Amino acid sequence: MKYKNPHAFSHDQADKIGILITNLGTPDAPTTSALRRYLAEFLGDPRVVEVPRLIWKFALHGVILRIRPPRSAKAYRGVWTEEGSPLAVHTQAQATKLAARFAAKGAQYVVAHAMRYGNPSIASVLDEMLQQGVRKLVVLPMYPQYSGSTTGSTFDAIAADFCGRRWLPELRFVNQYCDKPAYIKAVANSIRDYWSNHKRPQKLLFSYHGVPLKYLHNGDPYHCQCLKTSRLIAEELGLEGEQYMTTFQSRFGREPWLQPYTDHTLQALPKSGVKHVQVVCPGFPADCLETIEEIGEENRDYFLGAGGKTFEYIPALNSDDGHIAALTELIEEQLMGWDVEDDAALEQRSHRAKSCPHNQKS
Ligand SMILES: C=CC1=C(C)c2cc3[nH]c(cc4nc(cc5[nH]c(cc1n2)c(C)c5CCC(=O)O)C(CCC(=O)O)=C4C)c(C)c3C=C
Ligand SMILES: [Fe+2]
Ligand SMILES: [Fe+2]
Repeated sequence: MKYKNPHAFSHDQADKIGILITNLGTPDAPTTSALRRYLAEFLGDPRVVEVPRLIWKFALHGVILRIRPPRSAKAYRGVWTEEGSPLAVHTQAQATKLAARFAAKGAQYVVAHAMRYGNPSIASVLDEMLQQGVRKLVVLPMYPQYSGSTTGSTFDAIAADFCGRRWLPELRFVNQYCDKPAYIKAVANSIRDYWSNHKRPQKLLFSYHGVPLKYLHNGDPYHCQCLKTSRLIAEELGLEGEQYMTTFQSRFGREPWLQPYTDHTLQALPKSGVKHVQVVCPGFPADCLETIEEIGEENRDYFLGAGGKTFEYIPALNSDDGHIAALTELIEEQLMGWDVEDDAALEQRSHRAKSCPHNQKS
């Protein structure tokens, strides 16, 4: 059969509203073979690495996937928990808490989470949601700032799945939420909470995952959206320009990426008299390898090694209630105008359809 879900439609199944949160994805285990599988899918995505395909195929499979997986597996082993990879654990917890919020509003909501790379895959989760009767779908990629390499790629995966389906649901796709007041306030509140137990730093660093500089020059709005998020959080906190800074982390490969680089900045700050920094990562709604290990360990060592005295990482929002409330607000905005059938309307629909050949066939 060319198109999936041949039995998706039934006259007596209520239309449901699906809420799908997605994140990047993470390996299934902190092992070389799991890392090889994960990195092959991730780095094989043309949205992520924009290098001519044939050249990249040789570099990826001939060199990178031989060298990187054991090194990355070691880094993942350092952050792995009893429940699994932090990114998977936090994303699952976010979905569970969101599901509880929407369950309180009515039985018509189906909340799920999926990963762009690895498991649970977007295709498998969409399959389950549509089988459960989801006819209206909100997709919230958990990237506050839009980049083609992340949000754009998530859209590709949804679209690729839809290409194989006969009956598509209505779709609303969150493009970005870099300046949404609920999100800005949630991050600012988490920083204020941190300050209620810790001294304020000399400098607050907003560190975002980088992308190659050429993506910015080719039209990707990510850089500007990161700067906007930092400015709005700083305004919310009443910070002056010299009290905070925006930097970019997690370089991959040799070409220039967005600057200033987080690691270079942290190595330089002590020499300019800044001995106490706090780092917050507003582009990561969930703690993961890149925040726990790269910021919390590697960059801490750079700063302290260069003469810094106090380095503190302010955790991601994860599944804190303030974050879940902000996400709920974002999703509710998307749901506007989407009414759901009550039991009486469903009964009528089912009754009217008695003579439908579709019913007589089944
Ligand atoms: C805003 C989020 C992210 C952007 C933008 C992004 C771009 C990007 N990433 C790579 C390469 C790697 N990233 C890796 C890990 C990783 N990246 C993000 C988010 C963004 N990436 C997250 C949340 C994570 C952590 C996942 C986890 O399991 O915890 C890795 C894997 C780690 C490793 O092997 O070192 C790579 C590789 C590129 C090339 C890119 C933009 C083009
Ligand atoms: Fe990344
Ligand atoms: Fe910019």
